[in-house]
Amino acid sequence: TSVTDDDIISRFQQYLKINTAHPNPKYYEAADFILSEAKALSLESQSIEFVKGKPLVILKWPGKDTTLQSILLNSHTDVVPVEDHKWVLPPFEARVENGNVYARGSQDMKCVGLQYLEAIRKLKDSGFRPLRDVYLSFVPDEEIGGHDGAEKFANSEVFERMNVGIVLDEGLPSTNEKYRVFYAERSPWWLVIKSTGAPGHGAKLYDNTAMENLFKSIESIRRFRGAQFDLVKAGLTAEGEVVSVNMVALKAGTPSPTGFVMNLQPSEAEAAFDIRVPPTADQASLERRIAEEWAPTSRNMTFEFKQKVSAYDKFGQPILTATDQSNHWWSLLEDAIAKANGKLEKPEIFPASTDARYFRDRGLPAIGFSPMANTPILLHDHNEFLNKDEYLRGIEIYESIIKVYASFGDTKDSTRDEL
Ligand code: MET
Ligand SMILES: [Zn+2]
Ligand SMILES: [Zn+2]
Repeated sequence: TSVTDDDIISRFQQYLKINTAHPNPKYYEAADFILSEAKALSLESQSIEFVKGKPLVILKWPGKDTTLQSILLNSHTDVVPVEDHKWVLPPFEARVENGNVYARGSQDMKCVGLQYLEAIRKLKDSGFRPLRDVYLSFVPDEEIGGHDGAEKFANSEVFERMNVGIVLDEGLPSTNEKYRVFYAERSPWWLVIKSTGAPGHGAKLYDNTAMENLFKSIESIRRFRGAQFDLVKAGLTAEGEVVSVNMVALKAGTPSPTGFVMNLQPSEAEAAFDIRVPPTADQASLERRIAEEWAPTSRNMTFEFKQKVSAYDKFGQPILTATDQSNHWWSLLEDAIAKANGKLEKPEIFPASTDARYFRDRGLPAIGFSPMANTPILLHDHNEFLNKDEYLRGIEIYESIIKVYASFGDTKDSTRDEL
C-alpha cells in the first residue's frame, strides 16, 4: 500500500474535527475513530471504560518475544475548551492555511496520538516486525487531572499485565530546530485562599477587613512570584525548575443589579492560584509559607487545595526519569532521534503537568516528547496550529524511535519481572 502525505494529513484532520473539548468531550467518536484506524492497521485493540462514558483505548502491535518488557506510547484524546469567536479559523474544522493545520488539539496532543499510528503504518509497510510488544493508549480526561483516565489505567491489572518498561507521553514544541524532551514535571497545587473580616461602611477606614486581609496575602504571593520569575528572566533557572504561582480567580464583593454594592466592605473574599511545584523544590518549606504567610489564621484566613500532587515519591525522593547511562531507554531515544537526523535540547522538567506522572509514580521511566520543532508554543491558546511538514517530520522521528525501542533486545531490562 502506498501512503500519500495527503492521506496522512486528512486522517489528522479527521481526528482534530472530533470535538473532545471539556466539559462535554465526544469520547465515543474519538474512540471509534481510533478503533477503526487500528483495524485498518491490523492492530489488536480494546476499549475500556474504567469510568462509564470515558472510554480508554489500548492498541497492541505484538512483538516476537512477549517475555520482554513492552513499550507504551501514550496520548490523551481530550482537549481544553476554546473561545470560538477569538479564533481566526474555526477550532474544530482543521482547516489548512499556509501549510498550517489550525485546530484545538493540533499541538496538545492529537498530533502525537496519530503520529504514533502513522509511524506504525510506515514501519509495517516496510516489513518491520517488533521484537517487543508495542502498546498505544488513548486516554480520556488528562486536561481535568487524569483521575478517570491515566490514573486508573496505570493502577489497573490490565496495565500490570502489559509489563511496560518505558512510557512515552507528551512534551512541548520548540521554537528552534532542536526538539525539547522532558524527564520530569512540576506538580499541580491548586490553592484557594479565603479571608474573612468585619463588614462595614464603604467610607470607613478600619483594620482587619476581608479585602485587606486577602490583599496582604496577594502582595506576599506576588513578591514570591516575582522572585521566581526573575530567576527565569535572568536565565539563571529553567522554567520548569522554579515554583510558578498565578492568580486564576478572584471572588469578592456584594452583587447588585447594576454591578456591586459600592458602599459596603464585604465580610469575605477569596482568590485562587495555580501553583506548579518542581520535584527539585523544598515542598515542606512551600507548605509552611502557604500556612504562615499566604493564609495565616492570624489574619482570619483559611486555605484549601483543589488539587495537591506531591512532587516526591513514597520514599520522599523527587519523581524523575534518569537521563544518563543508567537508563538505557534514554540512551536509545537519543540514538533514535540522531538516526533520524533530529537534534535534541538538554532534557528539561515539564513546566505544566501530564499523565506521565501516573506512570512515573509506579516507578516506570516516562519521557515527555512531542516532535514539534520550529513551532510557536500554542497549547491551550487561541489559533493553535501545527505545520503539515513538521507533523510529517515528526512521524519519521517516531518511526525511528519505535524501531530502535522495539528492536532493543537486552535481557538486563527484565529486572521488574524478577522482583
Ligand atoms: N495538563 C494540564 C495542565 O498542566 C492538566 C493537568 S491536571 C493538573 O494544566
Ligand atoms: Zn496535553
Ligand atoms: Zn493541555
